[in-house]
Amino acid sequence: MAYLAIVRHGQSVWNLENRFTGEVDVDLSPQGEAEARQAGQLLTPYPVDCAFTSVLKRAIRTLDIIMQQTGQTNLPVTRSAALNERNYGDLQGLNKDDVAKQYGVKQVDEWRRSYDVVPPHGESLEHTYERVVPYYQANIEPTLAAGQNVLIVAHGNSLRSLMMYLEKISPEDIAKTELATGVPRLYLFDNDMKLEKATYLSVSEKDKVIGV
Ligand SMILES: O=C(O)[C@H](O)COP(=O)(O)O
Repeated sequence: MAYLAIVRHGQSVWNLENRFTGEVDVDLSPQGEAEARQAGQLLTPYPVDCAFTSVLKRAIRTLDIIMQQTGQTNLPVTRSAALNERNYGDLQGLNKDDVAKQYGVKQVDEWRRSYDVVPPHGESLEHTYERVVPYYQANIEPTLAAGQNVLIVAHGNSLRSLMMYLEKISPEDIAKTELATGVPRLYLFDNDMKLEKATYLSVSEKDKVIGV
């Protein structure tokens, strides 16, 4: 039995400015730092044996803040570009509302949320899945299968693709699945790596340790 916690980085400065970010290495906003501290509080009842993150500073800093908050400052951490945010291609840096005005809300929604529509010169969610899930299967699943508890801090779309795999979410349903910044989602696996439970940790549940 083991658990996996996944956390999308706290709000970044470009989340705040409503700009497509993707692979651009922007930092956390002050609110993002506060969200990371809160994630750390929520995760304190769930100590882990190791952590994984992307090579982008908004995820690395979120993980650092979580580790300070939980007191697990010596945790072994593995950084991999496989966990990076999807490449948003030509959309990176542009304001999401401006792009919607230019190309239409439907087109922008397809670029952002569909499984297989590819943003210009970027990665679809399917492309993102094709790098995130093999990395997870090779490096994280065996760790969980060995009974170690794991934390992953990554990005909206790299984690949505992982959620598809873990929760068997269909390409249709993933289009309706959002992951908020800084809100941990906890997965509990049995000894055969069968998923027993998936739950968000929220402030109202902060004092309630979820049967692990
Ligand atoms: O890269 C980005 O712009 C964000 O991290 C995720 O954006 P999205 O919600 O538009 O996919």
